[in-house]
Amino acid sequence: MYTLGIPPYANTAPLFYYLEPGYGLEVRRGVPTELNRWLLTGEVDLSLVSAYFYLQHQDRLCALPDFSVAVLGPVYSVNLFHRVPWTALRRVAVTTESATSVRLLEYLIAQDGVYPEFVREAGGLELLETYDGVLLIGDRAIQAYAGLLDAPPRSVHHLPTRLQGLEVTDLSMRWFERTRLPFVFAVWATRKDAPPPPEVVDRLREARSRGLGHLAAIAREEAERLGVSARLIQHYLWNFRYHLEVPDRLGLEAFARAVGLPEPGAYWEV
Ligand SMILES: C=C(O[C@@H]1C=C(C(=O)O)C=C[C@H]1O)C(=O)O
Repeated sequence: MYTLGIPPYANTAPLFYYLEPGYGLEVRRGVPTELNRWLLTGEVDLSLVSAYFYLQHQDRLCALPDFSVAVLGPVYSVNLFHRVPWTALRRVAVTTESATSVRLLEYLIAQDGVYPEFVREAGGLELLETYDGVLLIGDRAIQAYAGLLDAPPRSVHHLPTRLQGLEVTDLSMRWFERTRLPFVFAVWATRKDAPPPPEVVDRLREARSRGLGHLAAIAREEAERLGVSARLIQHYLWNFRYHLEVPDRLGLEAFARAVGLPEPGAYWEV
């Protein structure tokens, strides 16, 4: 049996909605920090992994050449919700689900000479009762933000970053403001000693192609699951870059340099 690692987030729904397990393929779901670990221990064979984790473990991992969860500009689901200005942050709760977004926050805020205490805590906006800010990703971030909106936004240029007494900083947008590059949150990787079977990769490509061709239907289902507007989720999903194209690779290389890790070497030729 060949095991795929898949996170539970809406942003991966277009990739896996049409993936039919079976024929020797099974799926194991976990949040990125779990998938990262399982890929190294062998509990999954091919998995979406945090880009930061991949960069840290290039001695043991190799990435597929054309898979990513990347964004140029705002991502809408990697948000720092904060009660005090960015430069006044002293204690920040960070999600236990992610590796990349935590390291990205550390990097971006250090660039401004600010060095808060980061505490990994599971939870949501209630953490703002004891912290200056809270970093949320994925579905929880989308639900938290949508829950602060009084009404569906008229356009993408009507998405407030200050609401209900909070500031919301989109980390992918801040990266774009400083680099003009996409940010790669995740890639697909296997252990170097276990190349991905071409037929599995082609099934993943076919599932992605079908998913991107049915974005409205997938957005409706994910919106209902999350309890937010379908129009908001459709734009959210449309906004992702899933193919690790050259601009995304440039963004990944820039992030590697920013955090002092080796730039990605070879990708699997599959
Ligand atoms: C942008 C997102 O993508 C996710 C973020 C990841 C991370 O930060 O490690 C890993 C997988 C992605 O699906 C998100 O969940 O908001």
